Amino acid sequence: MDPLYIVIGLVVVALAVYFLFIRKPEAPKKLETPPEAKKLPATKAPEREEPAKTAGKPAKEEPKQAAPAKVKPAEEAKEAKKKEEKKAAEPAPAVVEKQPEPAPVAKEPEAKQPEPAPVQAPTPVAEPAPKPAEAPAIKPVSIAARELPAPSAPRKKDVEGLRRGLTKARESEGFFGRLKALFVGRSEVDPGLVDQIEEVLLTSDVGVKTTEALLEEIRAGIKEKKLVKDEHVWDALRRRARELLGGSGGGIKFPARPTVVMFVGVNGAGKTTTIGKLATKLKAEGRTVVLAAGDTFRAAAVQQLVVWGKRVGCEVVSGKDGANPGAVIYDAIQKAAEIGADVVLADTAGRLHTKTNLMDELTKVARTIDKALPGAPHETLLVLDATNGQNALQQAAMFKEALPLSGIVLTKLDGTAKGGVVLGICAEHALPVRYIGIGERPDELRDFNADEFVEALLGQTDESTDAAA
Ligand SMILES: Nc1nc2c(ncn2[C@@H]2O[C@H](COP(=O)(O)OP(=O)(O)OP(=O)(O)O)[C@@H](O)[C@H]2O)c(=O)[nH]1
Repeated sequence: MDPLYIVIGLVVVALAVYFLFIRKPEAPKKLETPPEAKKLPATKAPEREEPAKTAGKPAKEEPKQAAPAKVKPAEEAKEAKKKEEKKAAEPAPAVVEKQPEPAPVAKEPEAKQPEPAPVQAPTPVAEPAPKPAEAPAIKPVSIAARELPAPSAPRKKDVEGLRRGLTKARESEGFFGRLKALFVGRSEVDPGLVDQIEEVLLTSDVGVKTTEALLEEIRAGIKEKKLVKDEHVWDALRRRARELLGGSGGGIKFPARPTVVMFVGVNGAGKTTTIGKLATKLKAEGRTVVLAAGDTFRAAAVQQLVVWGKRVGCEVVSGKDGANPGAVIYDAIQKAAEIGADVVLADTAGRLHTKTNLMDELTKVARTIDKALPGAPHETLLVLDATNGQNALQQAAMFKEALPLSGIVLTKLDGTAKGGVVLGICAEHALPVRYIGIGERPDELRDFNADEFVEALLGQTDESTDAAA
């Protein structure tokens, strides 16, 4: 064969092969690329779904990426190329977007971390809480001045009620009865009248000094013929008595809140009973009272106060037997400050005024009270048993040496025929009488009023009583 024919034949075969086999497969090759694109999003989809579930948005992105798959049927090379380019570009940002997406998931716990912080914050605040609890034990109670309750209405005079309490002193054998007897059946002043009055005063516990103070003016008046009638002498005696008692009068004042009142005195003088009666009275006036059972020596005294507290309806602060009385009263002041009480009535154990160590103890108690509330006690009242007579005058002298007394409570005036001790204490010790006890009942404690007292003790007739009232 001619070689030329062989070459031509090969060319034809080659062309035939090209058109039949090589050229046709090109199209399918171009169409096969989209499935690769399908595979890409398919593998990446799970990565999006995870954040999609957390973010809630990517669910819509899936169909968008699936859409290009539906465009494949176009089978045009150009479109396929464009899609390939787009898809080639798409995966890149998709990966970039996906990577930061998990980040917010990681950030969430970070955002939660600050939450426990405020929870931890209160704990350090709660820890130092015990400190303020300790502080009051060291620092004095600081109580801002607050509005005090309005003072109770002025008390009406009750000379008759008081006179009933002084019955013994007004009987024929009593102070008033014996004085009155000196004037019966006389109209002109007898020169021996003053000596007779003097005897009655001295034997009625008025005391030597006070008797002199009472009679000095009367003696001069009789001598100078200014007092010529018995009634003039009687009037002069009562007026002088009022003058000697003049500094006395009225119950306690309330300079602070709480006002702290400390009661001192010998055994059995009537401290606890007086506290109970006074609590009754103050409660009735609308004041809030706290009782401090500072008589830690006698267990029965604590019990006695607890009973009074229940009866009156007020707080009683007590300690164990033998507890430090100062500590008990300290606690009572704290309690009063806590509940906004108006007054603390503090009991103390009875003690012989001659026992120096016991008197020193009282001084310490008073110092502790001042630590609890600077300026307290606002009142230190000496409770005296009127039946103790002249001994009460000695007690007043000794207690006054140990403590800055602010007043007297004279108890059991109903139990004495003398009653003149009030005059003696006021004149000799310059101590005001705050209250007098004229019986054991809660209402038998009276604010002391000099005019009323003189009228009840030395008033001659019922007419004079009415006039005084
Ligand atoms: N008749 C009468 N008795 C009173 C009066 N005041 C108190 N008493 C009585 O006196 C007694 C002694 O009273 P207390 O209050 O226990 O005396 P205290 O000073 O607290 O006694 P100590 O705790 O031992 O220091 C009791 O029986 C009281 O009832 C009063 O004004 N008149």
